[in-house]
Amino acid sequence: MEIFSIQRNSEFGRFAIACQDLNAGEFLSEDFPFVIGPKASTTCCCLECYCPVDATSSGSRCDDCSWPLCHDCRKLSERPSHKRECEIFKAAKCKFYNLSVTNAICMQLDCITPLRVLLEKEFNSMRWHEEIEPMEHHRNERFGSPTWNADEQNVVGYLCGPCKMKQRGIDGELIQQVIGILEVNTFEGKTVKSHTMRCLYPKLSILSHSCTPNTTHSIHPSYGNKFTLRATIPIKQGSQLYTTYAYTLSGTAERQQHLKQGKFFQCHCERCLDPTELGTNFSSLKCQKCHLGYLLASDPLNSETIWKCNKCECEVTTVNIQSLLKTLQDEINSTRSIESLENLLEKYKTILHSNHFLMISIKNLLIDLYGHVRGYLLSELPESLLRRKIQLCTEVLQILDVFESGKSRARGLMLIELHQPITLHASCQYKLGKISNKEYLIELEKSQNILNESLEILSCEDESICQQRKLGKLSLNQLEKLIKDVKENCN
Ligand SMILES: C[S@@+](CC[C@H](N)C(=O)[O-])C[C@H]1O[C@@H](n2cnc3c(N)ncnc32)[C@H](O)[C@@H]1O
Repeated sequence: MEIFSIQRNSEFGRFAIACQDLNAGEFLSEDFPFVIGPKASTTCCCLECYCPVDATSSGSRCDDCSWPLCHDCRKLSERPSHKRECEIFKAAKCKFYNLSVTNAICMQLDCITPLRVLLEKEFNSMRWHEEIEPMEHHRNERFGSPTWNADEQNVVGYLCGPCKMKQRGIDGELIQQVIGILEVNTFEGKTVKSHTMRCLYPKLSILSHSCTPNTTHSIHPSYGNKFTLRATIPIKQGSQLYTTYAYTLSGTAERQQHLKQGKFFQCHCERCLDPTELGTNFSSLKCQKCHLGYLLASDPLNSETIWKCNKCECEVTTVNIQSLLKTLQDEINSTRSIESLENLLEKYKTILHSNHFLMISIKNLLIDLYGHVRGYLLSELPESLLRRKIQLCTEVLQILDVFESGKSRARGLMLIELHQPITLHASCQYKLGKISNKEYLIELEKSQNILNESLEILSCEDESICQQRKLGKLSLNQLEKLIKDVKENCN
């Protein structure tokens, strides 16, 4: 029996519906990509492994066609990704034009992924007709836009002209359709060496977007870039399956802008419609007039909405709110040290809700620093800073529990971060005689449960790109040994 069926309506186009009740963590689907390729507007990269390659004449190139290939991939006898376009470029004598700067955006590479789709279409026409051709590409919304016009010159003109694709029956309309399909449907993946690329998965891209998704997917570079899709929370039969196309830890205005610009629709999910973002106050600012209430967007879907205080009559325009947030964001971007980030958190308390997305972004930055940088390695942290890390992880987890609840990767990664300071804090307290053997054991078992939950969530991740999974397994061995020793001491 199928786990989900595909339906269609005027709001979503095609979408996926659960055919049965699903449990959190349940496997839903897997498949290999139709193509993988460089992202649009990328800097110069190897056309086989996507590592950065110098765009100037000093850069490494394919000996056959002159397009970018790194030193290692040049030596390979098989280049499965680059092979077909290499033959096209070689036959048509289409050379890569070196740039004058090493890492500028390399527009020439914008034709590569569309060309790969067009060549795979010739090779695998059945899959093209059944799975790729029906994909949403928003022709009407894209037609005549600056991006459409740039692609018309840069990609359509190049493939139909110098690359002689017209002779293979490929016209501008088809190329624009492919560009649109890629823009609307690709997912970002990482190679085993963590280089970024885009992947086209017809089955995965049927899922609609929600800002509180109920599924999560993993891409496995060690297994031919296969994706696997799982439920993160229990899903009732007949409910829609959702992934997310936006960063869930961004505010409504930013998510809406991203979805409008990149995917050509307005999201009407419960979170977007609610000015408090499901009670989290993720976009709320402190009212500077009454200092008691919070400013909330009166119409979150309107980019020019008025922000109103929920306690007094104060009103602020979106322009003013955005300008303030930009100043704060710039300040955060230029702040690196733990001390300065902690100072920003303190300073912004009077301006933003403690759950505001900028506050959460600072907390996330601090979580990445405490325990991971010199002078603040976990073994060096005093009790107070171990407690601080526990507090930061707990606060971010409370937000993730609303936006990405259940067995989501984001929760899995945060749980890994949380278990370590809990273990070390308990050890510190035990060594100082502040807690008994029994209390120590309770804390260690709490940490073990957190780690087990995290490892269960991350068990679906490819270990080659999920370092945390590897480290978590090591940590579990140590923790189990410690628990055994403490239990023996208790007896
Ligand atoms: C990756 S495709 C999803 C599959 C698509 N519905 C189809 O028929 O091929 C993304 C497109 O689906 C539609 N879509 C996805 N989620 C949506 C949502 N929450 N609200 C409205 N439209 C949505 C939009 O047209 C969007 O550009």
